[in-house]
Amino acid sequence: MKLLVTGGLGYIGSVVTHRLLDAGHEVEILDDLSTGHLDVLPDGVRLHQHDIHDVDQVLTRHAGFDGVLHLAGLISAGESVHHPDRYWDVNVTGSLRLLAAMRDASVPRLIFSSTGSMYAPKGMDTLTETDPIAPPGPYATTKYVTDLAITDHARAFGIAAASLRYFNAAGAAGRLGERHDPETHLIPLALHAAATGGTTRIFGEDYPTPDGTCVRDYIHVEDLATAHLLALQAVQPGRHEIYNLGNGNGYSTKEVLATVEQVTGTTLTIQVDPPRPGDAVVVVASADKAARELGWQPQHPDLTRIIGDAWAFHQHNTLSHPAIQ
Ligand SMILES: NC(=O)c1ccc[n+]([C@@H]2O[C@H](COP(=O)([O-])OP(=O)(O)OC[C@H]3O[C@@H](n4cnc5c(N)ncnc54)[C@H](O)[C@@H]3O)[C@@H](O)[C@H]2O)c1
Ligand SMILES: O=c1ccn([C@@H]2O[C@H](COP(=O)(O)OP(=O)(O)O[C@H]3O[C@H](CO)[C@@H](O)[C@H](O)[C@H]3O)[C@@H](O)[C@H]2O)c(=O)[nH]1
Repeated sequence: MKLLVTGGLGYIGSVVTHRLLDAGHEVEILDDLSTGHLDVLPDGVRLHQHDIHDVDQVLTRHAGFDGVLHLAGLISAGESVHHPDRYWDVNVTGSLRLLAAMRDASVPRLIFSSTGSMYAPKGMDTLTETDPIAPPGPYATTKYVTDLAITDHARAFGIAAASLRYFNAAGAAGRLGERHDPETHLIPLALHAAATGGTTRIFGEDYPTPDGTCVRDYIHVEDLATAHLLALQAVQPGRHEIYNLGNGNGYSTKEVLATVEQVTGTTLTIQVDPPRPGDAVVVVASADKAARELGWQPQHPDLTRIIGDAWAFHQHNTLSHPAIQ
């Protein structure tokens, strides 16, 4: 297929792009480089350096795209609380522009990067796609609203669509890994602190969880990439399916930091800060639907492996920054 990956120069998009190329697809990338990195652009892949709002300039009728993998967007739950306008503009308005462009150019397939952080709290139980939605902040709201828009557009315009509700993406794929600036995610921040002797912060330790810190389901970025390939094959015209993507294992922030210490052979300096606004307490997936309907089975569920791959990436990236071939 000829595919457009929006956000293809970002963390997850770069891994997805490489897997699509490996599977024999033709890929072009739309990315405004706001948080992405040019050095992950594979040889021979065409880059359209555009804002997502201008996606219609790329998805023209004569361009002949068979599908779009839509990963471009703003991603920080904490930042979204202070700048909801930006999140609605990029994540919602940008996605609506994409849907209109797909309709106008008759592009038949869409795979969207949604989030597992939109569900109502369910204690320590795993979350299924039919559980009640209660976004904890603007970021998750923008993903939910976009999911609703996709359902309506898929039905009306015959688009074959899937929303992949990632839980916490983590790990690295060789030389492709997480390089956000500023970084807000727990694992890369802790690895950076391990490497530099800096301080790692825990946002809140009085949550109603076994050790008082938040619990998340960390899923290897390689396993997320596999799900995109499977979803592309499975989508049906006029239908929009939603899939949770996680391992079904919840790890607390303190457990993650202990694993970082084990993997890096360091003792972290840890400081406890107040809870971060917009944070959910426990977010753990049931990915039974993805297993049943897509045949998706995570290959790297072990947290030590996930953090080990991120550590290998971090070390390489620090040593030879930014020499990604
Ligand atoms: N990282 C996670 O744990 C996680 C979990 C659930 C969902 N997601 C979603 O997955 C997607 C990718 O996340 P990521 O961690 O790779 O983030 P990222 O910031 O590394 O990548 C996002 C990419 O989109 C591009 N982009 C941002 N705004 C744009 C705009 N207005 N126009 C064009 N391009 C733009 C950036 O330059 C970047 O290359 C996002 O939609 C995010 O919400 C991520
Ligand atoms: O320095 C830090 C950073 C994070 N945390 C905590 O660690 C957990 C994980 O935080 P983070 O790595 O920032 O990820 P999330 O906020 O859980 O969000 C990620 O995972 C969501 C899916 O669950 C996606 O929707 C988001 O895009 C993605 O950023 C949370 O409880 C945070 O409060 C800390 O205690 N200290």
